Amino acid sequence: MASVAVSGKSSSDSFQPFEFETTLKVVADSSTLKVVPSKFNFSNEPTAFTSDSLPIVDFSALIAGGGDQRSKALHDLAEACREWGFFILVNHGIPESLMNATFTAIKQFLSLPDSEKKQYEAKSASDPIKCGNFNVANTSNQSFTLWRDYLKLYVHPEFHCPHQPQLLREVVLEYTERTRKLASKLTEAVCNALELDEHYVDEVLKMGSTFQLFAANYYPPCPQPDQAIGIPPHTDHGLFTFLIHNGVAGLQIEHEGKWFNADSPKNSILVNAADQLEILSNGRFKSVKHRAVVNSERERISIVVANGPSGEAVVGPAAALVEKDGRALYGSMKYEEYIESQLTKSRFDGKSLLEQQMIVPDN
Ligand SMILES: O=C(O)CCC(=O)C(=O)O
Ligand SMILES: [Fe+2]
Repeated sequence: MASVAVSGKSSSDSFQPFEFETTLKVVADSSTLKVVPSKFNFSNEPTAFTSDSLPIVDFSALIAGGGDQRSKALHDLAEACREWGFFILVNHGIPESLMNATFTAIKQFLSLPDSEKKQYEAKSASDPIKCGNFNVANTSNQSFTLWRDYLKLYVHPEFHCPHQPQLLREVVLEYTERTRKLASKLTEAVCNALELDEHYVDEVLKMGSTFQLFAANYYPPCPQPDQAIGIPPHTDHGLFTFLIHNGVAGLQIEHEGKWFNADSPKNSILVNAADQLEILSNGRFKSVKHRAVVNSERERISIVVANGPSGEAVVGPAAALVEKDGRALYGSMKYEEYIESQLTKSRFDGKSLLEQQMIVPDN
């Protein structure tokens, strides 16, 4: 069990174990499938706008650049977190070969026989290794299944990963170690941009024992992309989420009330400012809603690393910002409790956990 103490209590609200007899891969591999089976039904409009102004942040300039170069990168980072809540990270130093090997390893895992994967069948939302798919409630409170299979691993502060395939363990270990360093540098940089005390990152967020989750999402081609969804609109819970994909589009982000395709160039990492960042910045940075839509042509794989503070960290708006703003716009919560609430209550229905954290002033 990872040291994030999401308790083993049963999460009856929304979490339902995966049924291996109806694995999505098997369903979708059926060449005769012309309509989406009813259990997946979720009507949606998968088209979105395309923007060529998704912000780009140069990681090498952020950490090694000289004065002006670094200030520009820092400005770009803060602006991206304020305006879009998403940005494309380039010059991040993660080798292309490692990213490719991670996709290879995930494909190997997905191709294992169900009998092998069944040992990782999710029994509780807090299992440190789990695969399958979720049933979630939609806005009208109907239950439907996502058009997605997944593998989720808690990788830090304790490392959990299936032992087979062999390659998976090696690449997940290396990829998550490297992304952890990137996330930590980005967190330092945003705290710097917010002019927070230099001890904030270590003492409040306790980044030495950062909670990190690795997830692979597999979306098979879908005969009716407007009748099913990969992941419905949601926000992520940590500080920064990193996403890479197999070159097939599908991620969309909400910006100024509209949906935009969030395509990212090969070898870049798409970074999402998540809930804890919005909270600690007292609303300056945005954890924006995003969703994964499906398509009828090609299978899509995304690899996601969610980087949080320590599970022990109590995150609320930074004191210096509350002082500046005159009031806290969000409540404080221990991060492991935040994760547990999000895992065990439907995050796609009604008010999100982030919205519940917002403090509405008395008039
Ligand atoms: O696969 C994607 O593009 C989105 C994944 C995502 O939002 C998530 O895993 O939280
Ligand atoms: Fe997400």
